[in-house]
Amino acid sequence: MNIHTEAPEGSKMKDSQLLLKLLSYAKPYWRMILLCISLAFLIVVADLVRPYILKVAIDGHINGLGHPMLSAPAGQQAAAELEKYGRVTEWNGREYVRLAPEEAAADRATAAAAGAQPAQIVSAGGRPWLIDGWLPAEAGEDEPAVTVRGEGSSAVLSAGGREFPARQLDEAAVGAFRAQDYRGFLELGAVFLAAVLGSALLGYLQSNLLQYTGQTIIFNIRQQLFHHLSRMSMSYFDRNPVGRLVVRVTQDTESLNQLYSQVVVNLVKDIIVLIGIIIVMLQLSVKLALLSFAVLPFLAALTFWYRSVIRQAQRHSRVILSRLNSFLAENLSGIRITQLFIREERQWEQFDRLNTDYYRAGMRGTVINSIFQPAIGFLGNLAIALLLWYGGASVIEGGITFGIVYAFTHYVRQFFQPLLSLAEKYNQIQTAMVGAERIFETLGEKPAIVDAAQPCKLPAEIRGEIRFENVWFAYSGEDWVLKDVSFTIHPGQTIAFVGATGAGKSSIIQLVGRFYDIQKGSIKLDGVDIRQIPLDDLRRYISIVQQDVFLFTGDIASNIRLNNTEITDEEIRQASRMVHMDDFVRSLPDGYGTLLGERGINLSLGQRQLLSFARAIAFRPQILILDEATSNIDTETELIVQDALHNISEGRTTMIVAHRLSTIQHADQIIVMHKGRVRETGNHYQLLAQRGYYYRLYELQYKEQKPVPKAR
Ligand SMILES: Nc1ncnc2c1ncn2[C@@H]1O[C@H](COP(=O)(O)OP(=O)(O)OP(=O)(O)O)[C@@H](O)[C@H]1O
Repeated sequence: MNIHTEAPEGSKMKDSQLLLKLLSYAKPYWRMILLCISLAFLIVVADLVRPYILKVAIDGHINGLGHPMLSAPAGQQAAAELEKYGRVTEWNGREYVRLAPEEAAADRATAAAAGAQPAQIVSAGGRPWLIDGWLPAEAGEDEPAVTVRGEGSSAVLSAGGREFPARQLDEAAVGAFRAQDYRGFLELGAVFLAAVLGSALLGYLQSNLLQYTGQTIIFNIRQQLFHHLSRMSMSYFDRNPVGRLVVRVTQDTESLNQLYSQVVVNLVKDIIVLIGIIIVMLQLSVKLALLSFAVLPFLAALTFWYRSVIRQAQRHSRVILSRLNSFLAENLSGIRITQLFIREERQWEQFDRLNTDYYRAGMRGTVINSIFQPAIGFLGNLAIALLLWYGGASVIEGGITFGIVYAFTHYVRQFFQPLLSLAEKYNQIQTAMVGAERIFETLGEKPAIVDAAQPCKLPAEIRGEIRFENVWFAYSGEDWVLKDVSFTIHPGQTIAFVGATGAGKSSIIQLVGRFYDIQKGSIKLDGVDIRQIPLDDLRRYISIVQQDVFLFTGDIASNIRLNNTEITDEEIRQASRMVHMDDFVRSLPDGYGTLLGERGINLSLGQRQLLSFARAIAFRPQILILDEATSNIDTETELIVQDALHNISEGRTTMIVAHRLSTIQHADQIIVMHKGRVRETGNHYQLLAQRGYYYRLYELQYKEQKPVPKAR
């Protein structure tokens, strides 16, 4: 038993080609996707603003008391001028405005020009002092560098070689200067909360929109896929096991959904995050930014390594999964045979082997991921360590504020966050790409049998003449199954085919319905090559009853009607009466509404064949084909069915394949096939008279059935 039905191993389509195709499916929804990307952009802004808020809280407020200030007597022009800098603190008849560190230098000159005076709160000797002037930058706020002489409001503070008049501030005064910080904390807290809420709300909107878009795209692809598969020719299904196709329509499309709804937009979001963080970092401090980026080359190398190994591992794992799926599909549907031949142990061993292979393949991926993820985490923390080392020192030396270093640690963490989930995303992309490749391959496969460019329409009522002219046919290559076969079935005739197993009888029947196309010669219906007749029309003229009857899940009536709403309940009953199935169906608890279990296990083989007869009759075909159709019916029922057949084949061209010669004795013409060629032709008596192959067959069967004298 061939259980290995492998997925294509190598990538046939380039990733860029695949992406283009994938995008073409997303094209009708570009507005949605654009909206999602815009939402992603807003979410990123909301995410990136948070560390910045913390930085402002630390630098502007927690450490804000000592910032340089400008001061002017209250009520004067200069004081009004000051208000443009922001919050004003009134104390002791003067107005004070705090300058942000980056504003201080530029404003030293303008301040003096505007008539405002510099002022600053400095801590010395464990107490706060207000000085008239700004401490030189190099003095920092390092207490030992600052000394105070004198007490109260007439003290002098010296720092960095300069002296400043100083006044000691009491608790109430410090409270007045601090008031704006408390207000600031409240405001920043509110903004922080708004950013968090906004990000959550937008995230919710975005994820719903994405799911909706992804699901809709996949819905379309699934529909297209099923539609496409249902038009494929039999040769396609000969090559592709059902298990594989089921996986294609369900699993592979689901992995594409992941791609659309999770990966694409999130990837865009991650890229915006990375670019945003780089810009914010460079804005805050070029030195610290470059330091944080020092780990990037290692990161690139690591990602490159990961990409190459995981791709291989995943492909391998998919191939094995595909085998496992096919094995399961095949073995579960064939479980009866397995149990009958007590092959459970053997099948179990095979399953165990595949299962073990799949487990190993899965573990390989897990091991690679378990190296990659912590390694990325390590690089992220290495960047933070570098920040601590350099940033910490710079804060002490006064080059960088503590708020910036603090914000950087957040940004570095945020920078590595998308990279951490890169493994997962890469996995999803790979899975989706493999899925996409298979889906597009399937969709790209043209049905081998299609309508002619300019089909020739036959009238609704045909005569039913079938003519094979020097037909050569092979399922593949040059393994000729039919060799130069010619015969004519006149309208309304019943023609039978006999011959040894493998002689090509069923193949002839498949060819009439154009389930396969012939390689040489022609098959004509009413004088028109069947390749010129629209496929749907051709098959509408024909009903085939086969030995192996497939029942769909549903009730008996729907199994006869097969979704053809033109067939009325009465016609169904009529058809059943003709094959003597009506009584049996009526005796069932729900009559024609009786549900058939999956594959109709609650009907016997004979009953199934009767049902398939009723199906064929209800469709009122003009050509009826029976392929070993009565092999499962008992002799008594067969006689009744023969009788029914006699009635329904009246005026219809009928083709019968049968091993039991008794079934076909009354045929107008019998064609004896041998190794793909027509060996003998004639009616029962003519063929017996020829004393050829048919005669021998007849003799054999005759002896078996009735051990009495010779044939006529
Ligand atoms: N789907 C298929 N793909 C490839 N080869 C096939 C296919 N179906 C049948 N064959 C081959 O074609 C040959 C003729 O098969 P066919 O079923 O027409 O014989 P048959 O005369 O109907 O036999 P039987 O009496 O056993 O039904 C066989 O050698 C078989 O192996």
